[in-house]
Amino acid sequence: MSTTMAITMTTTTRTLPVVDISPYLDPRSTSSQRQQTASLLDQACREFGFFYLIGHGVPEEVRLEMLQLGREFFALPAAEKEAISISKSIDKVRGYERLGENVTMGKRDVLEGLDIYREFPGEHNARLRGKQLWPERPSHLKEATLNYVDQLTKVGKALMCAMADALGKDGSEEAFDKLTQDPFWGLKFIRYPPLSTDEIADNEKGISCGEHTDYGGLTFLLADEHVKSALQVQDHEGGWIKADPMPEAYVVNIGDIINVLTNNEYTATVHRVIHNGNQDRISIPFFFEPSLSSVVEPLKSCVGDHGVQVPVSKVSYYEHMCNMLYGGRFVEPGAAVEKVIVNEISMKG
Ligand SMILES: O=C(O)CCC(=O)C(=O)O
Ligand SMILES: [Fe+2]
Repeated sequence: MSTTMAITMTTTTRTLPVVDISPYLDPRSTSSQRQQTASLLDQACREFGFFYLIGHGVPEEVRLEMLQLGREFFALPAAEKEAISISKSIDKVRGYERLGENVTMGKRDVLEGLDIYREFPGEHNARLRGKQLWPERPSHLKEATLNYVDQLTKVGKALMCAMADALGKDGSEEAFDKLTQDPFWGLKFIRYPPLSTDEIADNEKGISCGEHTDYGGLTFLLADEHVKSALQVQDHEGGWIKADPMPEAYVVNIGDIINVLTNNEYTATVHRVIHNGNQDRISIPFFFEPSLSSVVEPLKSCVGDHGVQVPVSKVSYYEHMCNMLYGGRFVEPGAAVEKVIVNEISMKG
């Protein structure tokens, strides 16, 4: 292993901060309780761009059921999963992706997935506006997922509101409020086999999901609690912090659009997955996204002299998503991975 590799593999013993969102969900809370949440959130967003979220109100049995549904879906025969392959969806982003088909930073990820996005009735042809492909089994996956999304959408709105208070700058309330008016969303069921798996060629192993930032608003990650040391989050010094699951908490992170809006005061932090355990890991990120029509530029009150500023002056969320999803994200098994998609905001995958 080269020295550079050795450095990038180092994980630190730091842990992510914990934020309690309940004061923003409970109408009986006091303003000082909300202020306390906002202040912790501000620190978490500046220092890490990642934190554990508690007090979200999503029952543990609902979360466990989602993980179980994921497990059941991935255990189905290959042909049944491939019946809803992404390549069969109208807009080519919804449905099942085989192990190794998802590409990050020019390399196949060692995962299989089921990608779900908000649907727009009547508008089927445009990119990201196609019809969702749902599996026939487990039979209640669709209903459970849509209920789960409803619950997390409320939490997403509350967290955006808390974030506006946390930032506390001129125009932040209006800007965050606008982002959540007609939110888009995505949800992905993921199965990561251990990296030692013989399901994929040796030259495609090494990392389960490559370094990247998320593209939109806020990601709420639910993951198998018994699997440790898989998700890693980059700190300001380039070290890696383990983001192991914490009981009853979501691991939440900031996406590119909030990064742009706050001119990098709140960071879209780079993360990756290296799953060396000895059993499968199921994870379910929920992406609470801006409206597809959002065009975002840095708040004037955030433009100043505070270090690294974002490399773009204005970004259309829809175009950013299309750039990230349609330029070689999915590559059929056996085909050469030809392109490295570069994220124009984070310069990652
Ligand atoms: O599975 C995980 O822990 C993280 C997944 C992730 O980062 C993503 O899908 O964007
Ligand atoms: Fe991610």
